[in-house]
Amino acid sequence: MLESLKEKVLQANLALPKHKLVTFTWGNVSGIDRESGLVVIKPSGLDYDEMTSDDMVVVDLEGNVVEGDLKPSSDTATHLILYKAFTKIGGIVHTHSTAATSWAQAGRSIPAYGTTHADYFYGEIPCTRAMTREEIEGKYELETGNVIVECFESQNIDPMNIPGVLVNSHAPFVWGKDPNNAVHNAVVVEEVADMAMKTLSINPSTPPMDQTLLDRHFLRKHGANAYYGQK
Ligand SMILES: O=C(CO)[C@@H](O)[C@H](O)COP(=O)(O)O
Repeated sequence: MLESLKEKVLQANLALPKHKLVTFTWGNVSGIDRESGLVVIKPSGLDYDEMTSDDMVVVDLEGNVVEGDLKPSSDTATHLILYKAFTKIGGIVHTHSTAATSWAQAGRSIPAYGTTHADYFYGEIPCTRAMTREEIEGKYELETGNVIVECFESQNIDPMNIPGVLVNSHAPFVWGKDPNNAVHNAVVVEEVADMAMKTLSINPSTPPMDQTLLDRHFLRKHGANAYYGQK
């Protein structure tokens, strides 16, 4: 089932090491078929070099495995919470890419310092709050998704205008209209995270970019009510 989506999710997963966003088996990519409500996700712990579309795992939005012999990614619960909360996204990427993960470990959101950032993110890339001990000792993967949704809902952030987040003390989760678009955005997150670090090392007092310039770049590329692929 969902053979076409499995191939798209496979190719998106294989793009992670190609873009140097992951080491070893870290990270994962999923995609959703909104018609059936089924999600295709990378199997847990499988080497990217060995991965085939037949290895992809199909789960429903409650996390039940519908098809697949391998265990779904350990981050599956987080992906599912995001698909349920952000109803226009079609693909999700999780990586431990170095620069973005450094911002997440520092508990800092990535400000928009320039037009590279503004072309993809309509403002800062937020970092979630730290999870409580109860959340960590509880259903950790579920709570990871919950703190992401809480971060966006509490700040009234449109996930289609800011297609990514830094999970405090963990790493980025990034999304898009489909798995390939999510990988593209994940590469951008890592690029702008690295640029921001270097910007601050040159001038620690660098202010966020001018709002008018941010508006011009983001809205010119995405339109006033940004939905990927739609105007
Ligand atoms: O965030 C983590 C571990 O902290 C995971 O993303 C692993 O990096 C990959 O796990 P699987 O998808 O292979 O289960």
